[in-house]
Amino acid sequence: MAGGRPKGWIVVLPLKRLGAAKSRLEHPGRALLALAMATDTAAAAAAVGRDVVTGVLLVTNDPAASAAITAQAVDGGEVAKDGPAGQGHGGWAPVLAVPDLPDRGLNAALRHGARVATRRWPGHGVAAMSADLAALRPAELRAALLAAPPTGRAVLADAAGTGTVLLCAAPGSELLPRFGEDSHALHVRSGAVDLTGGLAASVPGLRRDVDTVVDLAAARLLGVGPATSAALATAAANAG
Ligand SMILES: Nc1nc2c(ncn2[C@@H]2O[C@H](COP(=O)(O)OP(=O)(O)OP(=O)(O)O)[C@@H](O)[C@H]2O)c(=O)[nH]1
Ligand SMILES: C=C(OP(=O)(O)O)C(=O)O
Repeated sequence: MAGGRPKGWIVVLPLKRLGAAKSRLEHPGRALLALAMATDTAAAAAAVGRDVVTGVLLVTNDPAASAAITAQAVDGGEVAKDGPAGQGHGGWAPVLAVPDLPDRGLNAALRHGARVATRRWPGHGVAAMSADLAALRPAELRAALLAAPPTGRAVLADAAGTGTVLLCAAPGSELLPRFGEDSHALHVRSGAVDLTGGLAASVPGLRRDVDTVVDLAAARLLGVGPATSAALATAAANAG
């Protein structure tokens, strides 16, 4: 496919089976929180505005999570309703889900998601994003996608500066995901333009992925979305 400025972006969100997800998160509500954070991430991405985000594609082999997240997004979550960017920019994008194929880990899931997105939405860019961004605001993702170059790949580092929260591929470029240890450096070394310096302080929720309880506390300080907030309240009530 020819390159060029994307018609819009498809945000690809990978989500592990909830039973195995967030293994580093030492919290009694771990599985519930993994679902809730993915729900808030999907809702925030869907609320960016359809002039920038055309669709959100969840890649998961967890049927319950898939059903819950796509249903929530259809109704329009509280983040979507309250988000500053969704209104006036063409409304919310649809959230769809596909199975995780070939079920061989995160990078394989992302390559599959990118292929599905490119087939379904020709001429669109693909933006792979972590599904644990509990404090993501639609305006942050909007700013990052508008900052991505019209050709080639771009990357945004996580809050620690070593991992990746967002990897974009404009039309005509392959995503080439290398998530895992030191993924930010690997993405830069493989040619992705680094968006981190230009955006750093302006997108704290986008850079705050939640793997540990320390990350969760940092996300809470920024302000988590409604699903995560409800999951935390449920976990607290169950513990009390
Ligand atoms: N579809 C899919 N998503 C994955 C897979 N592995 C990780 N993810 C997702 O990719 C993002 C980053 O994942 P990780 O930090 O590696 O895994 P995690 O479950 O979030 O946390 P840990 O278990 O503590 O590593 C999260 O949105 C995960 O749900 C996979 O094999 N398939
Ligand atoms: C997989 C990654 O992140 P984490 O394991 O920290 O969620 C990454 O940053 O590439």
